[in-house]
This record gives sequence, structure tokens and C-alpha cells, in this order.
Amino acid sequence: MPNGNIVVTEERGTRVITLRRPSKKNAITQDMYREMSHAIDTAQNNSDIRCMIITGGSGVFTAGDDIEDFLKADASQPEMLSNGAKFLYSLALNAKPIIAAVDGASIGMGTVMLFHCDYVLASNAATFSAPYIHLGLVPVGAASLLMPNTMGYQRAFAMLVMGRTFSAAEAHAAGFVNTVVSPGHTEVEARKVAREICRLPAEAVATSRRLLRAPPEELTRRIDQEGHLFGERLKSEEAVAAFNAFANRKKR
Ligand SMILES: C/C=C/C(=O)SCCNC(=O)CCNC(=O)[C@H](O)C(C)(C)COP(=O)(O)OP(=O)(O)OC[C@H]1O[C@@H](n2cnc3c(N)ncnc32)[C@H](O)[C@@H]1OP(=O)(O)O
Repeated sequence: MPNGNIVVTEERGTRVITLRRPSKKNAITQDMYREMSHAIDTAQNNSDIRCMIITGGSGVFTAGDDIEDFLKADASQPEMLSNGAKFLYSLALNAKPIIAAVDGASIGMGTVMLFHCDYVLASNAATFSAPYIHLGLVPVGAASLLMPNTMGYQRAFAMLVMGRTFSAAEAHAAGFVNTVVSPGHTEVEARKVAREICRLPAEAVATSRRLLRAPPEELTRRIDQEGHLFGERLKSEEAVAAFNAFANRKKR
């Protein structure tokens, strides 16, 4: 049953997917992944939907995967994280333009999903990180393929292997943010971009987009490779110590 943490609306040919779990900085639970996948998958054969927007609302995009889920997902329950993997497949196989509106922190999967999106708007309060390394983990979601392709090896190394955070200006310079706007304005601007895309000839958009992007099978192959290594790392001492440190950080 939907619990309101993902809100899906439709307006003038655009499906808007909003992460709404502000008390947890929009950290993404497995239920949220399932609902986002459903929203993307069901748009594919719906000719009324010309593009999609993913937004976290104002103040934060998402704190990434819910770390409590990581703690629950031990070796005996590998299916615990499978909705995250399905969401990545939904992104990789998606054939409709997705616009992301990022206002505030974008962490982990928040940042990775941007590299599957087609147009990214950020406020100048946005920050971008994929701090897998600090959790003893490795990249997921074909990030190890898409990030170096988009922003070059050295920047990808800084983000993925050193765990550095990029400002909106750095993300723009790195080429994965199209436009930087004032805080509170990302959604308005995303709707303008959506209207622009909706006015274009849909079939030509779909074919041009397909030409520009890595083939879906290449993406899913890398997603699977990374997912296998990620699953191994989840059980590592380094990772378990990092998850526990996060869970206990306010109790100390
Ligand atoms: C396969 C994909 C993997 C990934 O996505 S890896 C990335 C995982 N994410 C992270 O490592 C980020 C962890 N979170 C943080 O570093 C911080 O939070 C923030 C910088 C996002 C915000 O800091 P601040 O403004 O000080 O808020 P706060 O008090 O830390 O958080 C507010 C509430 O949100 C919960 N929360 C934040 N992020 C997560 C998360 N990722 N998973 C689960 N809960 C999270 C906290 O615990 C707390 O909750 P309470 O008020 O009940 O103590």
C-alpha cells in the first residue's frame, strides 16, 4: 500500500514523481523504490505521458538509500534490497525523457539516478555526493560506467572513490547539471523544461534519445556486475561498522 512517501501526479503530458519523506531527508526505502519503478514502468506504454520529472521538493533531494535497510539486509535476506535493483533497471530501460529537480543534498542513489536522467536542474543550495566509499561500499546503478563517461575519469574518481561532495557549480562544470537556479525554484523550472519537451515530436525525441544513450543492455550488464560486488561489500566488516556508526551516531 502506498504510504505517501512517493507522490505521483500528472499534468499536461508530464508525470511528476515526488519523494516526500522529509523527516528522514527523503531517504529511500524499498517501498519507495517499488513505487518509483511502478511510476516509470507504467509510463512506457502510456502515450499521454511525454516526459517525467523526479523531484525531492524543497530543501533536500534525497539522502540516498535508507541505511536501516542495509542493516537488515544480511546474507540471509538478499531480497531485502531487490526493489533498489529493480528501480535501476527501470531507469536503464526507460524510453521517456526524465528531468530531475534537485534542491538541497543529493546523496548516493540520489546522485546516481541523475546520470540516468536527461536534464538536471539544481538550485545553488544543491550538493552532490555518492559516498559509497565511506560506507565501505562500491558504486551501483552503472555509476562506474556513466560517471566517467559524463564527467571524465578524474572527477568520477574524486566522487566515487574519494567520496568527495560537489557543489552545484562544480556539478554544472562537470557536465551533469544543465542549469543552476535559486533555491525553491527547481520545480518551476523543471515544469518549463517539461513543457518544452512535451511540445517536441515524440517519436523523433524517442529515437534521438536512444541514439545518444548507452544501450540499455550495456547499462543492465554493468548494474548486475556492480550489484554483485555491492552485495559482497554489504557483508564486509568495513560496511557493517559504517552502518552501525550511522545508526548509533546520536546515541553516543
Ligand atoms: C545503493 C545506494 C546506496 C546509497 O544511497 S549510499 C548513501 C546513503 N546515505 C548516506 O550516507 C547519507 C546519510 N545521511 C546523512 O549524512 C545526513 O543525514 C544528511 C547529510 C543527509 C542530513 O544531515 P542533517 O541535516 O544533520 O540531518 P540528520 O539529523 O542526520 O537526518 C534527519 C533524519 O533523517 C535520517 N536519515 C538521514 N539520512 C538517512 C538515510 N540515508 N537512511 C536512513 N535515515 C536517514 C536521520 O537518521 C534522521 O532521523 P532521526 O531524526 O529519526 O534521527
